[in-house]
Amino acid sequence: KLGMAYKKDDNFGEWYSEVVVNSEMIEYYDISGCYILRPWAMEIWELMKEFFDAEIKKLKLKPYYFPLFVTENVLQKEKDHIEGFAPEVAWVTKSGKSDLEAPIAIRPTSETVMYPYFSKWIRSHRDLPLKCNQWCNVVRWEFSNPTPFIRSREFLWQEGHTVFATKEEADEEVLQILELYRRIYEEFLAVPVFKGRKSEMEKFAGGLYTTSVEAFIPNTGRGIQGATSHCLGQNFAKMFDITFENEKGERSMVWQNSWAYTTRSIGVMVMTHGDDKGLVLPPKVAPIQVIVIPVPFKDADTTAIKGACESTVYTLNQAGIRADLDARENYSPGWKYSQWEMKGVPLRIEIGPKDLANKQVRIVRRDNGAKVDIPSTDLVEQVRVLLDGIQVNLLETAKQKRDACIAPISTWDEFTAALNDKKLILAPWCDEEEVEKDVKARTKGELGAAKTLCTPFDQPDLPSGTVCFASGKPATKWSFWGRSY
Ligand SMILES: O=C(C[C@H]1NCCC[C@H]1O)Cn1cnc2c(c1=O)CCCC2
Ligand SMILES: [Mg+2]
Repeated sequence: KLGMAYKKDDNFGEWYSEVVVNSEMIEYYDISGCYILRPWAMEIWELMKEFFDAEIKKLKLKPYYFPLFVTENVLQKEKDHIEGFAPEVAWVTKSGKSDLEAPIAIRPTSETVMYPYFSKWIRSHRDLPLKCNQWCNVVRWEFSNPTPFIRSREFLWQEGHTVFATKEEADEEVLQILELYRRIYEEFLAVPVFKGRKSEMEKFAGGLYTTSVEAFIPNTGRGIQGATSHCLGQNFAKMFDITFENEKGERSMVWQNSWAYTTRSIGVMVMTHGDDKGLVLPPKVAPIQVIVIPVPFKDADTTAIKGACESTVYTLNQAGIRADLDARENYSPGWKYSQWEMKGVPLRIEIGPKDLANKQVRIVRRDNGAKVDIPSTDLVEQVRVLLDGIQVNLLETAKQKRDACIAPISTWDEFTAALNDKKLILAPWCDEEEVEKDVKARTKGELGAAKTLCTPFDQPDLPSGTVCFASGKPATKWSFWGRSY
């Protein structure tokens, strides 16, 4: 349990599995692709949820809960939305020994569950906008290699489903939610992301356009979709007959959005910040931000030391800092240091006889190992400064590492070289789907094909005459390409 058998840069896959288990986030389960989320993971999920739920309530989202099950004919209602995914849909076919009349699907997402009722509830413009969010689990029976948090057959998410009278309102909300996803990643998980638009081929087939926040894992050279915010246009309104009577008494179809982030975000954070001692938690999402450990010496006054530790924890908790005491008698301080480092706790406070005598505490940072002695009178102020410093340092370090992986290229040969070099490729593209398909075909292999990750909203300058790296046709945009999760 103590210490890591694998190194991040030697065997990333094994290292990752070890970190999520040794830090007590995950317990493996006897069904492939399913994992037990233990408190160290759920508390992180809940800290993010606290922020996100408060923000969407400001946007007037209302909480709903729809059934887990959806009938076959409703699920099939939207052909091209579902047919590409059909193998992933899990079905209930029996109860006890007897077969069900008709198989029932377990929700892989809730558009088809919700929208027949949106149609029923929306009559006039006064019923708009309708703003529905649910926190729940979904099931997708994926076949490619399952990975805790990153790719599992059941995961937790929030799914927002909103309905507007006009496209303008929908377009605006898509970007408001995308900004919240950026904040989740950059301000809480300290993971840098790019905001951008998915290509026609990579977007949600049932929608009009898809925006996303994209992260990147330098160790594997793979992009990873962090969260998505889709404008569905009027496609689902047509399918599910969701219309309203506008002010002029005319019948018109609504405009819709749907958006989600999932427990995958936790895995991205682990991959980004973890090191060879285990997990490294950004303070904003750390269930315990400061662990206080008594360091008793043989003839020292253990009672006084323990008392100092308890009052340190109390003072920090009173200041709203998530501090805890590890006073277990059956473990040495050294063992405790390693265990809390494995769990990624941002700060450790050691209090021994010398600290007691000098009315100080020793604080050790998890991110860079720095040790500093702080007068007990400055405790809260200094802990706050250190926690903020760790949060900033983790994001800055991750941003530098990611930016060092970005490879702007111009030609096919540069593209394939960068791909093999595990780079995040920035390439001028003609924006033709045929070309995207062609690149996929030409880069097929056991590591997976290259694909477009997104077209970043923040576009570098594109000199006129620049040609597409793959087709030689005039390039219209810079897009991020690479292998992905
Ligand atoms: O789920 C979405 C779109 C949308 N669903 C709601 C939240 C936002 C966004 O994820 C796309 N999608 C992905 N994966 C699947 C489906 C699917 O619709 C349906 C069948 C099973 C697999
Ligand atoms: Mg999928």
